[in-house]
Amino acid sequence: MIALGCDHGGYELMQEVKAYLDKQGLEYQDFGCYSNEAVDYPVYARKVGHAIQNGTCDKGILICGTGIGISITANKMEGIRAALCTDCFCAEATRLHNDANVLAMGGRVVGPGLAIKIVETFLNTPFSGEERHERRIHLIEHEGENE
Ligand SMILES: O=C[C@H](O)[C@H](O)[C@H](O)COP(=O)(O)O
Repeated sequence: MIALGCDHGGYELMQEVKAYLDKQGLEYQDFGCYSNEAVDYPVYARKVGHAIQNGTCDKGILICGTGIGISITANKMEGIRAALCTDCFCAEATRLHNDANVLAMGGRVVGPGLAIKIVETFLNTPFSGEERHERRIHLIEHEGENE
């Protein structure tokens, strides 16, 4: 289950993302916002983060105007690894290396064609599981002994 969240700056692009997920038959839960009316992106970042933290969803997609504010907020939540992506290389690398569980994009930054490719890449790339990446992911939330 994929958790979706956006603000007014990401609303239009999120409709494209939802159309893509529908076409692929992928299940999602839409935590809003639900119109172009101005809202505050941290509210939606937290809704998506909580859905992942409580196990309702295993991945999330967040979109605001730039993708920056919404990813900053999500990354303050324990266990959330949100990756702001503007290209497919980063979308693939962040799954392989960081096991990112949230994709963030900017509705005022990427067009719908590229955004859908980024979503496709993010959702279809598994975590590599390599030891060095596991170790570094662990270090994101736990201090190392040699620091
Ligand atoms: O990082 C923040 C996001 O890009 C917001 O979508 C943006 O700040 C909203 O701006 P405004 O309220 O001017 O539409």
